[in-house]
Order: sequence, then structure tokens, then C-alpha cells
Amino acid sequence: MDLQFFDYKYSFPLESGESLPGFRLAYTTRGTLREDGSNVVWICHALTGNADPGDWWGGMIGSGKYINPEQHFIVCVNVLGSCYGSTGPLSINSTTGKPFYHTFPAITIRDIVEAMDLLRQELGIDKIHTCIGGSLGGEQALEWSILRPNLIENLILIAVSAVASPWCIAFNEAQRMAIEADPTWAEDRDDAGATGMKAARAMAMISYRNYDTYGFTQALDNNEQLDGYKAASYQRYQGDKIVDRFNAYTYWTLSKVMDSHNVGRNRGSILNALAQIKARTMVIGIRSDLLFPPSEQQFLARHIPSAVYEEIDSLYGHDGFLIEFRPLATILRKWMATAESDAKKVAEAVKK
Ligand SMILES: CC(=O)SCCNC(=O)CCNC(=O)[C@H](O)C(C)(C)COP(=O)(O)OP(=O)(O)OC[C@H]1O[C@@H](n2cnc3c(N)ncnc32)[C@H](O)[C@@H]1OP(=O)(O)O
Ligand SMILES: N[C@@H](CCO)C(=O)O
Repeated sequence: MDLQFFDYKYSFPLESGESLPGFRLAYTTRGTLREDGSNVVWICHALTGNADPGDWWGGMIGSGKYINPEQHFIVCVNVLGSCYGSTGPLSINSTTGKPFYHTFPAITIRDIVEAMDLLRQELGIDKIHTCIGGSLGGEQALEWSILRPNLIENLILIAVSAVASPWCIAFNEAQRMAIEADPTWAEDRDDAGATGMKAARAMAMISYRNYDTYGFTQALDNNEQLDGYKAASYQRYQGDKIVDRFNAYTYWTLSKVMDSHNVGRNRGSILNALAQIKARTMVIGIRSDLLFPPSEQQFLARHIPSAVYEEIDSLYGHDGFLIEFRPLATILRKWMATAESDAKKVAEAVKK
């Protein structure tokens, strides 16, 4: 899937009070935008995802799937701060002519969403039929529906919370400590902290999965083993895998983004913020999610005015939103069918 680029050439103020001297966002689109603009589906990616949801959400997108390019105009943007084509810590800072590296400013979900909103305006999109995301993607969708309450018609939030929990922040801090413990982290080079990031990802995997996932997929080979456990090589493999496709600065930056996620900031309270959401909302929790447990999604569903709540089972814990396509699609199809039938009833009532 070819990446497209949006270059914003003006100073971009950040929540922290700092600014970026412009930015680039990489994005993809699939399908055709209807003349009345009624078929936009905006997909927000999670922590290490990219702008091509076909890469990481193939089971949800495609002909005959829940998100269908034959019907929908599908947009997905690599978030500000990431490393798949958008401006992030490895990008050149136009004011110094050098990569940002450690000088990349602290950004927040709101900054990410404000940047994405500028791209939306550039694309001439003034309504979004459905905005969907899990985890960090859900944080973006949630923030957007509060920042622009009339923009999103249907909001789908999966495995996400209104505010980063102390538990989530603690996991992230432990991962940043692993990166800091890598002596190369102090250096200005693209691969600084790479070994630390391996350990960080191995820690993260424990929060994305759970006891049962490891028990099922990484069971002991036999009762005689003294070393060489599958679970151990799996942890190391996941570390190697992230280093091949990511960098520690971006990992660091986006983990801080997750920490500062709080819809209540500068809005009086979390409940005030959630009360502003006008989108018809589906909130989905994953029963085995240790990182964003279902109680967090139940809270969202209780306080977002027109929200409904559903829960799915998964062996994969938090990562279930990237894997359990069938139950997700079943819930969403049913929910969307109700909306369509309600809309039909309203249209018929108006005609009478
Ligand atoms: C450019 C890009 O790639 S970006 C897009 C990719 N990633 C994203 O968007 C982020 C979201 N995706 C993810 O987080 C993950 O891909 C998930 C959650 C969807 C799936 O996680 P995975 O790591 O692929 O699955 P799983 O936990 O089953 O691990 C499978 C891998 O571990 C390997 N593995 C399994 N057990 C072991 C073991 N005991 N020892 C060593 N390796 C093992 C498998 O061979 C497999 O390797 P592969 O990925 O090279 O095929
Ligand atoms: N496994 C996900 C993080 C969990 O949201 C990712 O790497 O993006």
C-alpha cells in the first residue's frame, strides 16, 4: 500500500508549551470518498502500528470484511512521533538541520489528534462515519470525539481507558528504565538504546498477554528441562523483532504519550469530558486484558452518553484487539445494523 504524505509547514504548538517547526504525516487511503462525504472510516493505530492497517488489521479490512474499501473511504495515519513516515525523533529538525533524537519534544494524544485533524481538513473531510481504534488508537479516537464533538458519527473504542492507570504508567516506566540502562542511550545515533528496547518489549509482552497465553503457546517441552525454555526464547525473539522495525526514541516518546493520556485534563473532570461526546459509541473490553482491564471500558461506557458495552474473550489479553477479528466484527456488524435500522425508522417517521 503506497504511503501518502501531508506536510504542515507552520509552527505547530504542543500541549507542553513547546512547538514543532512543522511536521509530516504519512497516511494511506483505501476506497473512494462519496460526494456527500458520508463513508469515511478513520482507523487509528496502536503503539507500534503504522499507516497501513492492512499490515496489522487485515482480518478487519478488505472486500466483504467489516471495513470494506468497496463501501468505505478508509483513512489511517501514522501518528506524530512514530517512525513509519511521520515526523518523529529520527526526523531532521529543520531548525538545527540534525535529527531530533533526545530533543524531540514531549507530545500528547491531543497533539497527535490535532495534527491528524489538520490532515483531515486538508483532505476535505468534514464528517467521519466511523472512527475506530484499540489501545493507543482508542485513545486517539476518544480524544478526537471530545475535541470535535460534531465530527465523528460512530465511535468504536477497544481496550482503552479515559485516563492512563498507575498500573499502565508503571509498566511504561519499567520499560523506559530498561532503555536508560543501555549505555548507548546517551549517544546521538539512530540505534541508541536498541538493546534496552529489546528488554522493554519483552516486559511489554507480559502486559499485552497473560498467564494463560504463555501457558498455552510456550508450554514446557518436558519435565527434564533445566534451561532453553520456549517462554525465554519467545521473550528474546520479541525483543529482536521490535529492534528490526522500530527505534528506542520512538518507543520512549510514545510510551510517554500513553502515560499522559487523560481526557479530563483542562476539562474540569473526566466525567465532564466524556459527557461532551456526541458520537454513537461502542466500547469493547477484552476479558483477559491485564493492561487495560474491562473495568476501564465499563467506566467509559457508563459515562459516554450514547455508549453501549460489549466484551470479548481472547487467549491473547490486551493484544486480543489485534487478533480477534471474528468476535469484533460480529459485535460491530450487529451494532451497525441497529443504527441503520434506527435511521430507517426515523426517515420513515419523518416522511409520514
Ligand atoms: C512494518 C510493521 O511490521 S508494523 C506492523 C506490525 N505490528 C503492528 O502493527 C503492531 C501490532 N501488532 C502486534 O503487536 C503483533 O504483531 C500481534 C499482537 C498482532 C501479533 O504478535 P506476534 O508477535 O506476531 O504473534 P505471536 O506472539 O504469536 O508471536 C509469533 C512470533 O513469535 C515466534 N515465536 C513463537 N514462539 C517462539 C519461541 N518459543 N521462541 C522464539 N520465537 C517464537 C513465532 O515464530 C512468530 O515469529 P514471526 O513473527 O517471525 O512469524
Ligand atoms: N501490541 C501493540 C501494543 C498494544 O496496544 C503494539 O505493538 O502496537
